[in-house]
Amino acid sequence: MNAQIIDGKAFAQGLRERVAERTAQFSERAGRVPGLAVVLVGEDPASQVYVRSKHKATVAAGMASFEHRLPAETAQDELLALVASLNADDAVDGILVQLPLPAHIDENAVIAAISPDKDVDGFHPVNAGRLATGLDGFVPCTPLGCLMLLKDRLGNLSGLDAVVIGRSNIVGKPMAQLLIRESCTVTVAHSRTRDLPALVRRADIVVAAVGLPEMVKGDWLKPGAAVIDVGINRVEGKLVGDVDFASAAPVAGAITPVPGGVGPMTIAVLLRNTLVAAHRNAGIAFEAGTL
Ligand SMILES: Nc1nc2c(c(=O)[nH]1)N[C@@H](CN(C=O)c1ccc(C(=O)N[C@@H](CCC(=O)O)C(=O)O)cc1)CN2
Ligand SMILES: [Mg+2]
Repeated sequence: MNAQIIDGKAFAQGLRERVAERTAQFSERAGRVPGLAVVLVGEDPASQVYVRSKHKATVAAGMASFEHRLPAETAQDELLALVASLNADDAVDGILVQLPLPAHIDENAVIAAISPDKDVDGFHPVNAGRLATGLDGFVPCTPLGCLMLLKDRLGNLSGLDAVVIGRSNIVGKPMAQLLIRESCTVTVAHSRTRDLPALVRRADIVVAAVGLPEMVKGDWLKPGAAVIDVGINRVEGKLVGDVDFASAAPVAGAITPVPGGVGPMTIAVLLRNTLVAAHRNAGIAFEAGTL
């Protein structure tokens, strides 16, 4: 057996095109374009690349992009003041503060300062609570992108055994919530989990989001499992995931590559969430349809 490769890059491109079509319809009806504000503090090289990509993708989708670049030594209060002004700006539907932030800034305080109704990252505790309790809210982009890829490949996920490796607020926990919502039986594993290979071997779906290069090995997998690799690790100048692709691909039924798997979905879903925010702020019903 050799796994089908899940082409996240192609899926993300399709999603971006569908968002662009729906953005044009929204703008016609609302008399204004959706707006996304992205805040970058400092000069982290990877973050600079992601913020530039977000700007280009936002403009390409027909939305307004408001980019705010602040020096690394920016005081937390200054950042909070910028967030407050974006909360009050009617041209801004979505606000995203690029993570990680410099060490002197309390990430949780900044996330909590973003209006939950502009929190297109879905990181605000109100949106985390909405997801956990089945209410409408913003869902973090990376796990929602993973779910879209899984549903596209597997269809109905009901009853499947899923293991999520990693318990971060940004990926692991929301991923687990989304899979529960799809009626999967979900186990969240982490650094203290005993006998991880035995746990993974039972899973129909494996989502690896631990940040440890090539940790998940092929002989841990149930033959035919769907494997979603969220890891982006730079090793000797090369990008690798949290899954050892070479040993996993012959065992898995489907697998995302790194790069070109989950990564591109993050920005495509961000545009989708921004379009949803614009509808809500304009009081126009959002029909999910193919989004
Ligand atoms: N506020 C946020 N901060 C961060 C998020 C986020 O969703 N919101 N996610 C990541 C970074 N990120 C977007 O911000 C992101 C990561 C990776 C990719 C991507 O397309 N990856 C490519 C490889 C790119 C490369 O060569 O480095 C891939 O996997 O194919 C897009 C966006 C942390 N911060
Ligand atoms: Mg900090």
